[in-house]
Amino acid sequence: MADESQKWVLLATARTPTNIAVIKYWGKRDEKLILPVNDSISVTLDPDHLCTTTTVAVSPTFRQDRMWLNGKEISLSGGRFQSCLREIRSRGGDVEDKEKGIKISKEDWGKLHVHIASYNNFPTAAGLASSAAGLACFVFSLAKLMNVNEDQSKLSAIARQGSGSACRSLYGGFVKWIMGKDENGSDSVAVQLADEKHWDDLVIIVAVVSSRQKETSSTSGMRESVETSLLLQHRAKEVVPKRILQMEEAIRNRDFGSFAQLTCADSNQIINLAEKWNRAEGTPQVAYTFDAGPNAVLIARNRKVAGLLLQRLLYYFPPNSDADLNSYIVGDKSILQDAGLGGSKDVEALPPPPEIKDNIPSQKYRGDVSYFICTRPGKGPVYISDESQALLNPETGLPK
Ligand SMILES: Nc1ncnc2c1ncn2[C@@H]1O[C@H](COP(=O)(O)OP(=O)(O)OP(=O)(O)O)[C@@H](O)[C@H]1O
Ligand SMILES: C[C@@](O)(CCOP(=O)(O)OP(=O)(O)O)CC(=O)O
Repeated sequence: MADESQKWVLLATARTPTNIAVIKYWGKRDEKLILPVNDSISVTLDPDHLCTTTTVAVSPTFRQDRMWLNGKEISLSGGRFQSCLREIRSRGGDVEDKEKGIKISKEDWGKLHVHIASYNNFPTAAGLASSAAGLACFVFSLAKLMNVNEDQSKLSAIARQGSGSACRSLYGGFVKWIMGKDENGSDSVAVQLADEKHWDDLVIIVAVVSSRQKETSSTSGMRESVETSLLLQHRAKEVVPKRILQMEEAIRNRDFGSFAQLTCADSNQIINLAEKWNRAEGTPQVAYTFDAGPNAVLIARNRKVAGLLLQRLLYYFPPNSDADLNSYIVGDKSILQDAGLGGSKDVEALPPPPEIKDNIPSQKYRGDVSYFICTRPGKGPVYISDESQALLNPETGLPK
């Protein structure tokens, strides 16, 4: 192995998407290995709008494993980070770069320390699946650095031990996490059902109600449900297996009616806006779903419907008068233009949606939504070879 007098730093950078479950993972049968009580299905969101970027580095000069999340140093001592590090290290391969004088053999990975810098381009721990993108990127970038020669599904089983939903962020498009049967978790992996191009007219709008950290984490929320809820056992055994099959068929056939009905049925809240509109139209136009936080995720069948949806959302949830539309709608802003909404004046002039009965005055919820993110199904993780985009300095291995 390279001795400590050597000064080289080897880097790898990757970008990984978040995902939103349409058939939810809720409940574990094994807390340590993170094995779920049911299969789940998700849509990967376009990393251009929501993603994690992580740079990992190794050098003989590093004294300990260290990590910075969004610019602040955090501890890596938690069991989940440690499980992922251990699993990846044990699968590391030989690395040689003659030009830089780097020679690492696979036995060295256990002794070399790593530095990790990660950045989420969206609020962390606010119910926007930061642990999914974050832990998937952690595993994916370390696997590249350590020359791990495993297929994506093996990597998904490692990411799963960091955070359950992270295993689904190893793929783009439509992804299923198979719960598996083995006690050691080797068959609890993610598989891609279809890539993002298979059904690319879907538009996803996330209503960010609060970007503050949630009070109850998914981990403790689901632990409580497993301990106390008979309903959850019924859900896992009787309800979800049927829904998974129906959802797979709906995705295969791009059948939005069934997709919307199943997505909404699997979520734990209702929203009047979507229910009223879908009822008035006779066929579903939009699906909604919630994770553990208050943020709503709406899925429109195509761009035209997304424009109509945005008109309704802005009618009911107008921005505060001082807010600018440009920062109220982020991500794919072109849908605003499609919807004929050039500025705040157009929002103020929006008529009530036709499905509201004339005699019922409609209530507006100004300021209740912080902002909306417009996005679409997106691709899976990618490596970024351009060193100028690395989050760690290639000379010192410290955050830039
Ligand atoms: N980029 C990242 N790299 C590594 N770990 C991360 C990253 N982002 C988030 N995490 C980890 O995930 C934790 C947040 O997970 P948590 O499940 O509480 O919230 P969330 O994933 O944003 O919400 P939800 O799971 O309900 O959608 C953070 O405290 C941190 O440990
Ligand atoms: C409601 C969910 O988003 C729950 C996600 O839970 P996490 O994957 O964050 O939980 P841990 O495995 O304990 O880290 C539903 C889902 O994504 O399927």
